[in-house]
Amino acid sequence: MAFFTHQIRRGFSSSIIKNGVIKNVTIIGGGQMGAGIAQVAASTGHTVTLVDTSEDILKKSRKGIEGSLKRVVKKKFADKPEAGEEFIQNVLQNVSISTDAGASVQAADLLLEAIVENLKVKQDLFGHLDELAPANTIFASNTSSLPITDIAGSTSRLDRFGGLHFFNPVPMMKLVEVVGTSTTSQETFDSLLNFSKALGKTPVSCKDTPGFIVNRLLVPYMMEALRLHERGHGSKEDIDIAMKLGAGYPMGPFELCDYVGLDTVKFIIDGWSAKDPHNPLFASSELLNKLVAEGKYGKKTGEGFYKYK
Ligand SMILES: CC(=O)CC(=O)SCCNC(=O)CCNC(=O)[C@H](O)C(C)(C)COP(=O)(O)OP(=O)(O)OC[C@H]1O[C@@H](n2cnc3c(N)ncnc32)[C@H](O)[C@@H]1OP(=O)(O)O
Ligand SMILES: NC(=O)C1=CN([C@@H]2O[C@H](COP(=O)(O)OP(=O)(O)OC[C@H]3O[C@@H](n4cnc5c(N)ncnc54)[C@H](O)[C@@H]3O)[C@@H](O)[C@H]2O)C=CC1
Repeated sequence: MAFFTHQIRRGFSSSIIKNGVIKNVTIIGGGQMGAGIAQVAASTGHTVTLVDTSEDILKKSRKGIEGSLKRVVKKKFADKPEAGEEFIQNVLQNVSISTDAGASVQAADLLLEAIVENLKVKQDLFGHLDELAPANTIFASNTSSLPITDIAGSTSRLDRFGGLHFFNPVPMMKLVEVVGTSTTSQETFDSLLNFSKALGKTPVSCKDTPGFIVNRLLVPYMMEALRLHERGHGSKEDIDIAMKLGAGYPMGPFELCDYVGLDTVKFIIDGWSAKDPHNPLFASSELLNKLVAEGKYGKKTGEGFYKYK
């Protein structure tokens, strides 16, 4: 049985979002976040099209979704393996993959972007898709750190644009930050909030401020751990152990940086530092810059602060 089809559901000539209820979701970016969101949306009965730049990347996304679903099923269907396998097949049936963003947005109630953390790249994508997507399709970004207002400015649908910020790993993390700008309509905000609930997540409402709630607190903490290490005040291993055993965090800050992706952490901190260069919380780290320059982005590339198989 084919797990995924490459076919776009062309039967729809335009999005048919009814009463603001999101059913068809197109996710642009099949990396760790996009694939995770696709998995959770498909698991909760949504129809998902996952878009990336190449078939190879999408094959990797598919493998990641299957692997994660197996972990979920192991627990959820512990004593019913056949029902677990059926669940996996049903979820996978809900996901199509495509390298054609323009075609895949035709039936979308929601277009959710999870590509690289770069304002210009996101603006180009949204500006382009704004011309192709049905007028009533809601646009949202999963950005970690960029102002939603700046991203939305590349489109003409300021009232139908918001932020939907998930956490990594998406299948495990319960929170979604729902972000409204000064122009996001109440209807759009409510649709995004209700969509988060339909995914089984707990949404919180955020203003469009840098890093929203979690990252505004978490990223300066992670960066301070790197600087503490650079000052020679602790090994990365000891700092990680200290924060896990002394503060109850599930991962230490170096492990977490590797988990998030060092490229993403650098994009976040460089972006904030450029806007507020004298804020010591946003100071850079040479060690981070060096690892990123070497292409060592953390878990996703097999090496960051630590090595992964
Ligand atoms: C940068 C941003 O913009 C915002 C962000 O996302 S910041 C990052 C936020 N995320 C965090 O802080 C993550 C912190 N880490 C954790 O919560 C945990 O370490 C973790 C959930 C990732 C893993 O948990 P763990 O106990 O360390 O490891 P592990 O035993 O492998 O996993 C625990 C359970 O989660 C499941 N799990 C972990 N990752 C999973 C995934 N991707 N898919 C499905 N299940 C997964 C495992 O199967 C396991 O299930 P059981 O308990 O049934 O065995
Ligand atoms: N990694 C994390 O912990 C979190 C990341 N985010 C945000 O989510 C976004 C994605 O992050 P990750 O999934 O970690 O990155 P990633 O590097 O794992 O994946 C990004 C994907 O986007 C694809 N892509 C890039 N440009 C594209 C384009 N124009 N069209 C289609 N696909 C394109 C890439 O090929 C790649 O597969 C970023 O904005 C990041 O800040 C948000 C929450 C947590």
